[in-house]
Amino acid sequence: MLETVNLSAGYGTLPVVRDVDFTVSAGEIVLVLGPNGAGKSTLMKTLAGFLEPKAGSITLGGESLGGRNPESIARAGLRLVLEGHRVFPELTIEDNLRLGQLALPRSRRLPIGEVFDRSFDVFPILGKKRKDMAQSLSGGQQQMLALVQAWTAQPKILLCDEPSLGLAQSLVPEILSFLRDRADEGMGVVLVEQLIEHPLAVADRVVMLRQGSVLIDGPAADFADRDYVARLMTGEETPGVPSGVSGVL
Ligand SMILES: Nc1ncnc2c1ncn2[C@@H]1O[C@H](COP(=O)(O)OP(=O)(O)OP(=O)(O)O)[C@@H](O)[C@H]1O
Repeated sequence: MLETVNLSAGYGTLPVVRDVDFTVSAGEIVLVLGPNGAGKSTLMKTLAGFLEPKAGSITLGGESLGGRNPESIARAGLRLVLEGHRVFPELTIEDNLRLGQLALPRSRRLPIGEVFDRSFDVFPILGKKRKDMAQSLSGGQQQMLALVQAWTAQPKILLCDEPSLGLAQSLVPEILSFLRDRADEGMGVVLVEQLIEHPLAVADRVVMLRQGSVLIDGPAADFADRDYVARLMTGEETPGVPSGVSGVL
């Protein structure tokens, strides 16, 4: 559904993402891993239109997204939820959810009662605090609000850049199982994470970036050996080369 071919992007003249072929299908969670500075966030920002591609194509359901602005890309069905939970702190939880709908064309908006029902059903704590300012929520609860605000805009693809960053560990499984449920309903989900353990358990596929390029792209089940994953991340291991074999033959 979402596809990039030979995508390159970066800041100024410096390419940070290089020749990336990346796909996400409906109903799939793709976990994007990679060491610090590998280009994960740059890839997400490029997909969502906050950075213009330098080369290559991005399509969603065959429709070209490359070079379009973030609003236009969001309307086409791709939403990015950035780490650091982008909610409006001085608005109530209900008003934050209302605003999420106002960004949509009238024909695509859900009745606000339905938005509340869906949101408070998945994260009941938001329902208990529905009349409170978003700033009264904990970081994890604000992340929940940002996620349901994006979800109730009914995107085809949801990009989540480190949704568990800085959250209480107890909230991480709840947020990841929310994403798994959305994928099971047919949404495509891209998850960028530093933590491996919990995200690997919900992911279908893993794409690992190193120095802006795809190092490995495979089923999540292939990444069950956490030590292997850690060695791939640090560059101690190269995919397809048994450990202990190195150098030019
Ligand atoms: N706004 C910017 N201007 C210039 N260079 C940037 C900018 N943002 C990131 N970079 C550089 O681009 C490279 C990739 O950064 P990016 O944030 O995409 O990596 P990442 O894989 O998401 O890393 P992390 O896991 O640390 O978030 C890094 O070398 C970084 O310094």
